[in-house]
Amino acid sequence: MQTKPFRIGTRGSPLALAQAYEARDRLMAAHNLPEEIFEIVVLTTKGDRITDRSLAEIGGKGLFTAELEQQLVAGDLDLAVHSSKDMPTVLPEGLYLSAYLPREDIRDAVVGRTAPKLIDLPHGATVGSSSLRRQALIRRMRPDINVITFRGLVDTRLRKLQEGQVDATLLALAGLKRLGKVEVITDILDPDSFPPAPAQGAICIESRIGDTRVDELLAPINDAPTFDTVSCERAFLAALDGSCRTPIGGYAVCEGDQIRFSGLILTPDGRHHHAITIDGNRRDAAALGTRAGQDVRARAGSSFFEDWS
Ligand SMILES: NCc1[nH]cc(CCC(=O)O)c1CC(=O)O
Repeated sequence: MQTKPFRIGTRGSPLALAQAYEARDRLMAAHNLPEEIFEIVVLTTKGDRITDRSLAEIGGKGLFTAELEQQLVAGDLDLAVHSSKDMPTVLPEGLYLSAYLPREDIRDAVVGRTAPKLIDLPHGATVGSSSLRRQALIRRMRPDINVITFRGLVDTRLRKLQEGQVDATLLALAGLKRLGKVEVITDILDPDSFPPAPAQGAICIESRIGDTRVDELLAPINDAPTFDTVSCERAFLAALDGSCRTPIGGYAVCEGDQIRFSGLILTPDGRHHHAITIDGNRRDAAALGTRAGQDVRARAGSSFFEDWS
């Protein structure tokens, strides 16, 4: 392998940096390469700059990735490290998700101030979350809860909680683990009643199609079960058009050469939903996710995606 430095792009949030360093450390270990071979390049994205409105309002997931992708296409970066769940289902031409690191825990965690569990919060309690999926799932479980938009860095959200702005908030367990903050967690939600976002807990690497030097670099750190489960989940999202405006949850699990996917779409008020569980061969992971999405979409009908907001 050549030893010209690899430029690794990342956002500058503490979580993004932790993920970029994890990817770099795995690359160093897999190839027995020194730190100097990797240069971590930190970019600020539009999604980082605008923190007072929900993602759906300001234009969706691509806001966290556009700057990194422009530099990948231009050749100023060799790879970019992302949270897979923040990745749009359609990538710019010439780029692809070339590797996935071994997945962290996929579940959502509760950080409760006035009660540890969502079911025990006082009547009419306020919960902060800007995720449409989490908002809808909370309302399904507890229609009396007042859900307010709550964006920003993990530390900002925890500070707002401490200040008493909300009774509880929800965060991805994976992010809290990567930041070394698991001690704030008061409950962990069962993925069957509270499905995570597709691709939650998985770090992916985006790079140029046909860049064999980078493909060879990444091959030994790619985790096959994560690649298959996330490909299945992202195909589900894509079949439902991945719009930021529909609450969508779902996760896949591999066992031997088999994969099982469970997915859910719901209305923002949490009152209506359509669910699916589907099994197949891991070879067909993406096709399975597509079929699950098409099935749910057909059962829900087009009005499901428009009528409720
Ligand atoms: N949208 C923000 C985001 N993107 C990825 C994670 C957590 C880490 C992961 O799921 O891999 C988070 C924070 C959160 O949802 O609490």
